[in-house]
Amino acid sequence: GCNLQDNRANLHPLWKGEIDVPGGSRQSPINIRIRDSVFHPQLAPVHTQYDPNTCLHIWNNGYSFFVEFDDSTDKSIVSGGPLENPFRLKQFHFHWGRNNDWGSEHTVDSRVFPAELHLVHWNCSKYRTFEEAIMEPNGLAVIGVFLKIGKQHEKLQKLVDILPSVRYKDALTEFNYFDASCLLPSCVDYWTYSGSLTTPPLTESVTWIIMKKPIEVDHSQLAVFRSLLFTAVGEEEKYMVDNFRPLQPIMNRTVHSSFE
Ligand SMILES: NS(=O)(=O)c1cc(F)cc(F)c1
Ligand SMILES: [Zn+2]
Repeated sequence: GCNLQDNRANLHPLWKGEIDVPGGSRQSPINIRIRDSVFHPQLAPVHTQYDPNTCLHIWNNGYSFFVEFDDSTDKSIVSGGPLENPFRLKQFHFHWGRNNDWGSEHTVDSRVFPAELHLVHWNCSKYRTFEEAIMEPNGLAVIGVFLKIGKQHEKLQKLVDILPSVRYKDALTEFNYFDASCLLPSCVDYWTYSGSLTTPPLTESVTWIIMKKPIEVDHSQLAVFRSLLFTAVGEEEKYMVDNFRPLQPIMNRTVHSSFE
């Protein structure tokens, strides 16, 4: 929100601290206004090459669940689109609501989706580790995919079935052989803009690539997401829902589109 806003309003129920980074000029998420986006004919399709054998495990980090990949080689990478070189897949995770009326982080012409997938990659040509890359201006590339309620997503079901094993914060379970490209929509069209992580440390290190078309999941699949807990074993149980950051000001940014 704007700086004049009472800073109590910026305290997010989930986080103790401020959520508007003072002085942040490229924070995420944002509302994508289709009319204001600029078509860039040179923006090629984004190309993912994911090796299903690089999938390692799933863990509940107390804010979302992360499916993590072995990023010690270039076996799972994204390239093309707005990216000058390949980026390595580190993890993917989701954000969702307590019901199907909201849950996504980005919005399109103020339309909210029930959930949003983030495939997180880091710039292995310029940095040595993910942890280093998240602190750098062009360290990360995150592909965002909206989820809408429709038919069951058959490939996602393998992941949904194992979620009860990571119900509690800090739980981790082995998960291998998963092809993350099955979570991408068939349509290659996307928007891209310069932004930030949407969770602490909120660093302004992300080239966002937001796919225009959502993927479909059925309501029972999302219901399993909502059965996860923010809380650890022994703590008073709090359902993991509404784990999205509020919209941030666009400031002096242009969203580019790969399509007319
Ligand atoms: N939500 S996000 O994609 O900006 C993100 C990226 C990341 F590398 C770690 C996180 F915890 C969250
Ligand atoms: Zn995210």
